[in-house]
Amino acid sequence: MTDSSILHRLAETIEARKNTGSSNSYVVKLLTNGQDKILKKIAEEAAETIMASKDGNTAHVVYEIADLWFHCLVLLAHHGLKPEDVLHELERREGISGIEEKLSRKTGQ
Ligand SMILES: N=c1c2ncn([C@@H]3O[C@H](COP(=O)(O)OP(=O)(O)OP(=O)(O)O)[C@@H](O)[C@H]3O)c2ncn1[C@@H]1O[C@H](COP(=O)(O)O)[C@@H](O)[C@H]1O
Repeated sequence: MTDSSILHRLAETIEARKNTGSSNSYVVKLLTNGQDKILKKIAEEAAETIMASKDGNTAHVVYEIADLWFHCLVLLAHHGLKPEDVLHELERREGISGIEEKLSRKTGQ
């Protein structure tokens, strides 16, 4: 069974790429081209996810979300963050209804 450990292994690979200058590495290329290139890829992959979803092509949705998650991991690494930081935030939100949370923001409670 596949579990979230691939996120951690991938984040470790991305982190290790920071210390190599390998010209064969797509991750090195992204990290050295700077934040704007990473953000552009995230926007592209998000748009491609939307199109796949509108087409009702579920295999394509999975493929595009994998691209999106991968580029989000590169963005996290750019900021010195790890998947754990996002997973902890999701854990913190666990059980808090989105509707209640939005309401509490509006009423300041
Ligand atoms: N999971 C991924 C992964 N997902 C997507 N991609 C790349 O992300 C890019 C997606 O962009 P597009 O589909 O728009 O392709 P493109 O038009 O060629 O991209 P651009 O020229 O616009 O940058 C492609 O080049 C994919 O190969 C990935 N590249 C790498 N990984 C992982 O990262 C590891 C390290 O990669 P390297 O640093 O390249 O060794 C790999 O072993 C994989 O585990």
